[in-house]
Amino acid sequence: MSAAARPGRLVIAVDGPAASGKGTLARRLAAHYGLPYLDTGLLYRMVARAMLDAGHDIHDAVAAEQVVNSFDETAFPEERLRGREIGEAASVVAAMPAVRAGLLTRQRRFAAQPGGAVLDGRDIGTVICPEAPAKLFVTATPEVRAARRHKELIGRGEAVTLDGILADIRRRDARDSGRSDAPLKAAEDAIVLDTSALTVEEAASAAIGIVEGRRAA
Ligand SMILES: Nc1ncnc2c1ncn2[C@@H]1O[C@H](COP(=O)(O)OP(=O)(O)OP(=O)(O)O)[C@@H](O)[C@H]1O
Ligand SMILES: Nc1ccn([C@@H]2O[C@H](COP(=O)(O)O)[C@@H](O)[C@H]2O)c(=O)n1
Repeated sequence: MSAAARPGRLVIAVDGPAASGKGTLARRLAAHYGLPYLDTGLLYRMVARAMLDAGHDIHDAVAAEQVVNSFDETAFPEERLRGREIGEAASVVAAMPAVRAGLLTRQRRFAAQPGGAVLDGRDIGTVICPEAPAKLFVTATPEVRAARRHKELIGRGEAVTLDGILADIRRRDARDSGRSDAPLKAAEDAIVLDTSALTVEEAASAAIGIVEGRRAA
């Protein structure tokens, strides 16, 4: 029996496209159930940050393979990972099979903690924790996601336009969904939660309801 399916444990897989609100919901779920939480997008962002800091071309797959097997997870304050440029660069390295392979074990190890865990990303329900009992696929329209991300980045002091963010989101969606290795998609047994018209509170309560439904099943 896999660690994700072991009785008494709860592994919650939260996937979805950029700025859909999956991180917000994953953190709420982790707090609600008292579980540790991993934002797996940060791992891809760290690889991208380390590539750029070392002066590598972000498309250099040979350099990316070296970086993913040697980078120091503690070396990057979160504010150096959250910018617009790093989100874009992360989705480039995330399409490289060697990068995905290099990050697989630490994600599975995190999910294998005794009481379980909440992980969010693009392939948690399909590849990292396919046997997780509770899987959510969080979506929102590109326009709503762009508006949310625009507000967030403006709040961080970045000089961005709504049109520019919408174009980024569409490009990232296409790259993340179109790659051959672990593309962004809902697992067959995931429940889709469209947050376009929901407040954070409404979405969090719907997410908890979904998990409760799965636990009772
Ligand atoms: N239901 C909601 N209503 C309004 N704003 C929301 C909602 N959910 C999330 N947000 C806001 O939208 C922004 C993006 O949310 P969040 O970071 O959770 O998305 P994400 O899917 O984890 O993004 P990424 O993939 O880029 O990490 C944040 O500023 C968050 O506060
Ligand atoms: N499980 C994952 C998580 C992330 N990615 C890639 O990283 C990019 C940045 O992720 P955010 O969640 O921080 O936006 C994202 O666009 C994906 O390309 C991934 O492939 N798998």
